[in-house]
Parts: sequence; structure tokens; C-alpha cells
Amino acid sequence: MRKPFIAGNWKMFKTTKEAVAFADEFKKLYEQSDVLAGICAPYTQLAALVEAFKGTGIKVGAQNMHFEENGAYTGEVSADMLNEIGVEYCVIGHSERRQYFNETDETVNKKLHTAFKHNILPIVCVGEVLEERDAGKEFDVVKTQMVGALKDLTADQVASLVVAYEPVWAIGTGRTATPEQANEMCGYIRKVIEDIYGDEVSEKVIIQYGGSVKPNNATELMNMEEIDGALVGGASLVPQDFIQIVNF
Ligand SMILES: O=C(CO)COP(=O)(O)O
Repeated sequence: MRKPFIAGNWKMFKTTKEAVAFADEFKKLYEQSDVLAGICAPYTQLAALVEAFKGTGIKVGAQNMHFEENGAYTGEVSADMLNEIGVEYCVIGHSERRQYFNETDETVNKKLHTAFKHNILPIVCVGEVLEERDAGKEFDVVKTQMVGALKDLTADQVASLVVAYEPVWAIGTGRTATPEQANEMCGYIRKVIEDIYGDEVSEKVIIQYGGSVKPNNATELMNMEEIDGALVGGASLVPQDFIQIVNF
């Protein structure tokens, strides 16, 4: 049985002071349960969040990393730097990085290999844009993203992966995918993994849904068979909102 994982993606919000204030409030509300909770925050907040969440079971993740070990890549951060400060997860391939920062299936795959090499667990994001769904291409698009992301990964690595299905048209729009749409695509993603690695591996993969998850829609979404959690943007910024989703 897969343990649900609900992660917040703060994107470019909060100062470190505000992040620690969130952590102090959230950990009062969070009771370690059979649902794993985590926050993926900007680089500047990560060390403080690792310290603030110590002993609570609440996980800390980054929102990106470079695929090289180190080098002349101004402004970038390596997996080793994240691992050194106790970061356990990293969002990789978010649609906003694909849209604004030229992230490709190839760079996503390189980052997954580097993340695993440095004991960082990836949360790899896939999802179609509205035009692709309107054209009936959503499954082709997501399969291409998945196959590209998984290239040359071992079965053990894939088994420990988190995949976040985030239809781009649902991100930040308030237009959430229906539970049926989200469940169908999460099931399809699991089938793509099964076809390559077998069902022993695919059944272990945590597949989240992301895209306007809110306290008032989380329960129905999280209770769908193929959905193992959520990657939450806006609704993860406020402790009282995020805890309602974690406690779905
Ligand atoms: O991009 C997202 C999480 O990674 C989703 O953001 P929203 O929950 O604000 O739609």
C-alpha cells in the first residue's frame, strides 16, 4: 500500500523569516500519520526549514537543481549542495521551468540521474497544455515526457520516484482537473511505468496530482484509486489551508 505524499510547492514566495513562521505554525497542526507531508521551497529557505522541521517527519525539498556535479553555472545549485543541508526531495521538470527556463525531457532525465546519485528523491513533473488536451494529445504528450524522464534509470530508482501529474491548464487557474481526469492520467502514467519496468516497480511509484488542489477538492481527488497525493501551489502557502489538504 502506497503512503500518500502531499507536498507544497511554494514557488517564488516567502522570505526565510516567513518560512520559519509557517513551519512553527504548521508543525503544531501536523500530526504524524499515514500521510507524508513536505514543503518544496526556494533555495534561501531550505536550511532553515530543515532545522525547523527536524524531528517532525515533515520533509523538505528544493524546486530545482543542476544536473552537473559542479562548475561554472552562475546562479545554479548542485545536488550535493542540497544533500549537504539535509534536503531530501527535489521537484524536477516543473512546467514553469519547462516554460520559462528551457527545461527539456533530456535535462529532466540528466537531473534525475544526478539526484539519485546524491540521495535526493525526485518529484518529476509531467503534464499537458490546454491546446494538447483539446487536440486529444494529452496521453501522447505525457508518455513522451515520462519515457524521456525515465531513460536509463534502474528499477530501484524508479520504484522510489515521485511523479506529479500537473496539467498546465490547471496550474494557478482555479480550474482543477476533475477527479476522473486526474485519476485516468495517473493510472496511465503508472501503466507507462509498468510497460517498461513491470508492475512490481510501477505499484511502488507515488503519483501525485497537482493543479489548483484546494481544501474543498482535496478529499475527492486524494481518494481516487490511482492518486497517491498532491503537489500543491497556492494552497500550501497558508498553514491552515495546507493542513486541511494533508488531512484530507
Ligand atoms: O504548480 C503547482 C504545484 O507544483 C500547482 O499550483 P496551484 O496549486 O497553485 O495550481
